[in-house]
Amino acid sequence: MDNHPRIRKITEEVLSDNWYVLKKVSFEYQKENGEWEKQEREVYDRGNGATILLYNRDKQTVVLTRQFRMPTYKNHNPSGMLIETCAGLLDQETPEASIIRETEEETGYKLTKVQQVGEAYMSPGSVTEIVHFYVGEYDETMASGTGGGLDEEQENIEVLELPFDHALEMIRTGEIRDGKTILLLQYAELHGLLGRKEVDEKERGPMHILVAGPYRSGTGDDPEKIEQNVQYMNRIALHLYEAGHMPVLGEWYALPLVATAGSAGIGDEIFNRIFHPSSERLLRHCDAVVRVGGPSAGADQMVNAAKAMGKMIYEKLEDIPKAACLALPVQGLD
Ligand SMILES: Nc1nc2c(ncn2[C@@H]2O[C@H](COP(=O)(O)OP(=O)(O)O[C@H]3O[C@H](CO)[C@@H](O)[C@H](O)[C@@H]3O)[C@@H](O)[C@H]2O)c(=O)[nH]1
Ligand SMILES: [Mg+2]
Repeated sequence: MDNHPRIRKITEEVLSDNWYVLKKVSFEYQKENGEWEKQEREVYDRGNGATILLYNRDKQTVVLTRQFRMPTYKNHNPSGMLIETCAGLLDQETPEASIIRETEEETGYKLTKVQQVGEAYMSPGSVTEIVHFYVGEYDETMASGTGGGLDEEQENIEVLELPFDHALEMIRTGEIRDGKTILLLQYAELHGLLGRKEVDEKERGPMHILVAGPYRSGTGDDPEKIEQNVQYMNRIALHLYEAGHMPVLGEWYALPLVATAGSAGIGDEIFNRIFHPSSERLLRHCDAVVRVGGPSAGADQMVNAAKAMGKMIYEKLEDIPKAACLALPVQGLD
């Protein structure tokens, strides 16, 4: 550190050595053009730190702390209270051991496994400190005490367990404005740390559902029977619509295209080029498929394609949840 090619004549003067150490460091710095320039910088050394975001996937919660921070009170924080991820300065131990000890002291959770996610200088213009960032899963079996910090350090730490979404919202509202905390919450969001929430079937919004059933199958290409098949699927589509979803039949898209392209009849080259392929394209835009009616190779093909795309498959209408957006009950549809 002392043999930096562009720094020379370093001298240090201790300005304060009370709790931590504040020094004035004087030195000469060589600029791009080769000139040496005299500089002085005050450097506050309070050691290094570690911080951790505790999260629980099942509950979709995080654990944060709230405590009085005098420096913030001196700078536009009227209550002086600050919401933060659990954090502490390193003792004579590794950052990992340190954050595990600190987590128990401050939150009461005794973790055995933590994951390091990075490290950062938090205030590099004046503070030497580097902070090691961790995330760790907690649950009630790890609760070993109430936390709150050490009495001898007069910490008075309040432990907060918050829904993850609420914590993110608190960044937007300005209720959370501590750097390490914002960084860790955003890390969790960016990396999907709390996983995708299981959507409650009852709360699901409207789905785009493809109705797949026989069109030509079993009709001997009799136009009247084909029309009956379409009418049957249309009635199911209406039922789904009334339940708050957005239904669709492959036929709604395919038939006008087939006609416009000049098809002379069912099963000709134009029909085959458009009818099934257009339904597969449509399927990509759907959330689910419902298989209705009797045997149909085309409808089965649609179900298989939907499976391969990871879409939801419904074999029975009763299994399809009503959409949460359905404000008014519609008579006769249950
Ligand atoms: N008497 C006295 N006590 C002090 C002073 N400064 C700190 N302390 C005591 O030392 C304790 C240090 O607690 P830790 O939990 O180890 O550290 P921290 O203050 O929570 O620091 C964490 O958060 C900081 C702010 O984000 C980080 O800067 C730091 O790295 C760490 O992550 C404080 O709670 C307080 O009791 C001081 O000037 N005088
Ligand atoms: Mg602390």
